[in-house]
Amino acid sequence: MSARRAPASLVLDNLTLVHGRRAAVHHVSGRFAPGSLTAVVGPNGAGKTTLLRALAGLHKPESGRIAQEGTARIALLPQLAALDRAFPIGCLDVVMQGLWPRIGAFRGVPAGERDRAAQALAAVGLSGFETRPVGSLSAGQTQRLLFARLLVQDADILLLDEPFNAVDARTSADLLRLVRDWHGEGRTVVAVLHDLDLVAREFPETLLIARDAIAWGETAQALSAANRLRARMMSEAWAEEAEHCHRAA
Ligand SMILES: Nc1ncnc2c1ncn2[C@@H]1O[C@H](COP(=O)(O)OP(=O)(O)OP(=O)(O)O)[C@@H](O)[C@H]1O
Repeated sequence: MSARRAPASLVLDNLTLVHGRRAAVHHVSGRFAPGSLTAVVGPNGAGKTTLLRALAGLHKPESGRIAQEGTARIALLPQLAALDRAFPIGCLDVVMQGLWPRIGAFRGVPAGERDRAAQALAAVGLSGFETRPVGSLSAGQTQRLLFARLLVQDADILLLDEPFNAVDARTSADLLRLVRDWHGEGRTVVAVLHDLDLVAREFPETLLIARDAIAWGETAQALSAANRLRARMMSEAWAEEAEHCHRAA
């Protein structure tokens, strides 16, 4: 894939995201800098997936805004469970879905693009899987497949929702190598993660969120014991049924 990168950053300006009347993300401001590699961490229900979907343009802000500096292609790796594995579709066709934003969903796929999709499958260790139905793949193979779909999107900003969830150590290591490559190529990468050791080892920047942003910056500082305690307390302070902008007393 190409090495040139457009400067691609995302700026959050007092961003609030809701489901119904409940705030999932609450008045968050900050910036994912061009070429940055950021982990988004926080307790269950902290708003991480909702934030990623909003960054991908799939969830409209209730208030505040998300601004892009420059024009950038954005691609989202959804959680593994989001893929309909019961749908009868082959692996190469799943990878070619990544071409849809550029060539359209109902057009014939040019031979060169088909080759690129096959190369992406090979790059994630799935050579020979072209016609295999997705329902026949293991969790780790399915995650590799979703990474292949990301590869063909050739995006400037990559949003990864729990990319190493439910995969074994070897698959994690292979996929992590791809993430490092993307970072090395100057792409902007944002990943929702639960493994704090992995975050500390591999991600220079961290956004710690518990509906509110608790900390956003250099990972060791963002994940200090005090900040992690604040995140836990903040998440416990929000009643699940609390309305937009109201915390439990
Ligand atoms: N489609 C939805 N409808 C209603 N509420 C939702 C919906 N999706 C998420 N929520 C609620 O919004 C809040 C944030 O959810 P979100 O999935 O963004 O959290 P998360 O940090 O990704 O959680 P986890 O770590 O458990 O995956 C939670 O209280 C959740 O119950």
